[in-house]
Amino acid sequence: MALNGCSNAPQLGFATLKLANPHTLSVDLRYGVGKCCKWKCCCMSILAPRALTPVEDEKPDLTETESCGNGNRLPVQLNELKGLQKDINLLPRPIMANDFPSSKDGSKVRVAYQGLPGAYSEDAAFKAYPKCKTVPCDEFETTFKAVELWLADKAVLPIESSIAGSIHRNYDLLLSHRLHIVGEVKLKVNHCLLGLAGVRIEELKGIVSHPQALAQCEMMLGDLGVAKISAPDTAAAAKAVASKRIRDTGAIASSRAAKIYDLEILAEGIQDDDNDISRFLILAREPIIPAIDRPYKTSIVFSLEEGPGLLFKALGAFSLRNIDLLKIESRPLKQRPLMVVDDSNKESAKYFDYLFYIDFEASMADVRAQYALENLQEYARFIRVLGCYPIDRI
Ligand SMILES: O=C(O)C(=O)C[C@]1(C(=O)O)C=C[C@@H](O)C=C1
Repeated sequence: MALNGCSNAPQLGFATLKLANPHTLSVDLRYGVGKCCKWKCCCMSILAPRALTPVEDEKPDLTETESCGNGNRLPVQLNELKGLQKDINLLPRPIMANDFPSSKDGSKVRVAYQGLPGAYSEDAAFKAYPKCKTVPCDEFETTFKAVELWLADKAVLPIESSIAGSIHRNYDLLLSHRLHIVGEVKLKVNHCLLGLAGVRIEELKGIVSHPQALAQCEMMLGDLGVAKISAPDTAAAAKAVASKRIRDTGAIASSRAAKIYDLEILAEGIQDDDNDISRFLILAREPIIPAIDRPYKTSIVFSLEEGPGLLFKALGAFSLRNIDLLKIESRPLKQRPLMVVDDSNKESAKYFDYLFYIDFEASMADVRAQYALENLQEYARFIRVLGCYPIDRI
């Protein structure tokens, strides 16, 4: 990517393409966000995400790549220690040219997701990259780290459900890490009630699943009057029922999880709404170069200066250019609560500044989007473009 014009760009990790002529770039080092003086002159600018909190430099971890790639880095053998004959076949094999992710069919792409095999996030990974190698992770944050440390090439992150709403934790993680959104996947969720073979629904006293899945099946859970038990993901719930052989507990998970963990499907399509769609984001170390060949979406996050009607004016930047806003989400800007002391000298956070996350329907290659961000900049304390990517129409 050609860095041109904005002199502060390299150390801030800006990805700025083809600036028409030299511009000044004002930079907020705390947030790693720059403001170019002339957005409208830029053919295209993408502000690369930088963390609010410092993150370590991206460096390929060759030891890890090597051990992952080979899969045969074995512990030191006893006979080696004793100086006996070595098995030369156990030495690491060199990394081969075709070990690297292939852009042709995606068969070598490693996609990190939170959960165990059979989780919906893994379904989303397969929808985006049908031949990928999925990499299960214990937590959402681990999926970010797996990509940052080159243990995976992409991460798949659930961000919202059409029934249960946004997953706030993941909005926060988008900001505290530096990955770029390079795609989205909308997945139709079809929850199943799973149990051990031969168990009847009436025997169930509890149902275990991911909190989002429990929230999506509230009506059925209310009808059954069972206890809700939360699990880290739907596949972990299925695994717990299967491995602990618990007869009076069912799991809410997918039919794929039923197959993987050898459970019986006691009921299918148990979500409150037939049209239960979960939206996932695909994250990568590098942004994709936006185009206008198909419908694109841009995700940004910003905070506003203080003053009346500023949110109204900020949103006006998009409506003035006929840009459709697809989603708005606000999160407290945790570093800046206004502390107020009460009569007993107790300090408490009274007012908060907010971060606004907005998805709008336009590509950053579209001048309307560039003008809108230039306009928004007048009211914003900081802006970060989280990614610009093709819209998944399902
Ligand atoms: O638990 C899983 O299987 C997940 O992939 C997570 C998740 C979520 O966090 O929203 C994804 C989709 C379903 O709606 C329920 C749970």
